[in-house]
Amino acid sequence: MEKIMIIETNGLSKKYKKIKSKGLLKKEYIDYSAVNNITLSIEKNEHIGLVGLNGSGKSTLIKMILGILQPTGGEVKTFDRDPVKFRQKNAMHIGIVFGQRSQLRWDLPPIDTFKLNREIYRIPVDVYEERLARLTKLLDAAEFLYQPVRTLSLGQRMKAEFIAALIHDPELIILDEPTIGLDVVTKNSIVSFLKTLTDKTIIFTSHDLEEVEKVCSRVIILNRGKLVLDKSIAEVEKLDTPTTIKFTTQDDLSKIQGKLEIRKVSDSSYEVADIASDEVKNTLSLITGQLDIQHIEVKRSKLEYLLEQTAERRDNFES
Ligand SMILES: Nc1ncnc2c1ncn2[C@@H]1O[C@H](COP(=O)(O)OP(=O)(O)OP(=O)(O)O)[C@@H](O)[C@H]1O
Repeated sequence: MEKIMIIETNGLSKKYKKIKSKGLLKKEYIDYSAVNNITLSIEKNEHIGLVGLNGSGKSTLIKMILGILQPTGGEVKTFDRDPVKFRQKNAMHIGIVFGQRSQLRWDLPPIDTFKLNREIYRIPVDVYEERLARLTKLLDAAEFLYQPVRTLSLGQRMKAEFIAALIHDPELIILDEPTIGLDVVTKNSIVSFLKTLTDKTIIFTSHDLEEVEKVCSRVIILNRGKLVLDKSIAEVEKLDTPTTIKFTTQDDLSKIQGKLEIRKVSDSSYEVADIASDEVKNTLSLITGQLDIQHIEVKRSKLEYLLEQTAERRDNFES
């Protein structure tokens, strides 16, 4: 089957002018590469996790894909078109949910925003009704669609944001931290919902890496504007990354000192890092067998490890 490209970038870059210092007479500027020479392709139906530390360039990249920002170098095509020139045309096929921003009308119930979107996107009434019913069911949202948005809980509002963003059945869905601040049950229901969208292309940014592993088929890591890792989640899962064990105890550590490399994190809280996968079991039994443990945590998110590793490689940085 022929591959359909939804997004293609080639050497895509965005430089901002940043104020370096304010001299007596004039400001001094330096060029700062928020996105630096990124080449990638995203195919139809891929679920991409776009990951990176704060300020690594995720939002800048998304804004160029949406045509909100003009690149300063390289090129980007969204639906095989220049996204700046064809911003309005592309918008008909894109749905966006920002965790930190709302597209719902604050004083009105969500249903009124959905109806407004029905008009904007010229959705036939029967098609609209069918989609609304399906999304409402999938997101378990029936009980609050007629309540003013300002009275909704955060979780209810986010579910309504999803319906508003998807009512025109977009091909490309951009999700920028859509689960920020949500409780674990609401998060899980949104994650399950996203997993049902197998016929959609998704770009999902989140600092919750376990969530990214659950929702996405591929992960892209940015660091200081550069693309430092692009792998399928299946490949990430296969990597043999080390584990960290964190524990809390009031005991004296002398019984296990010398056998393990233990780092004190704070009062009575310790960690053993970089444990190879075939050593995890032994290390755990040594700690739990010799000490009276109050709390123990095995940290093995492979993505978290990769993110830390790529962030430490500062040689990628160019201003
Ligand atoms: N309009 C602007 N002018 C100058 N610098 C900017 C502008 N917008 C963003 N930047 C800088 O570009 C860099 C990348 O910012 P961006 O918002 O793309 O990061 P991000 O990965 O989305 O971060 P976060 O996870 O914190 O949302 C940051 O250093 C930021 O200060």
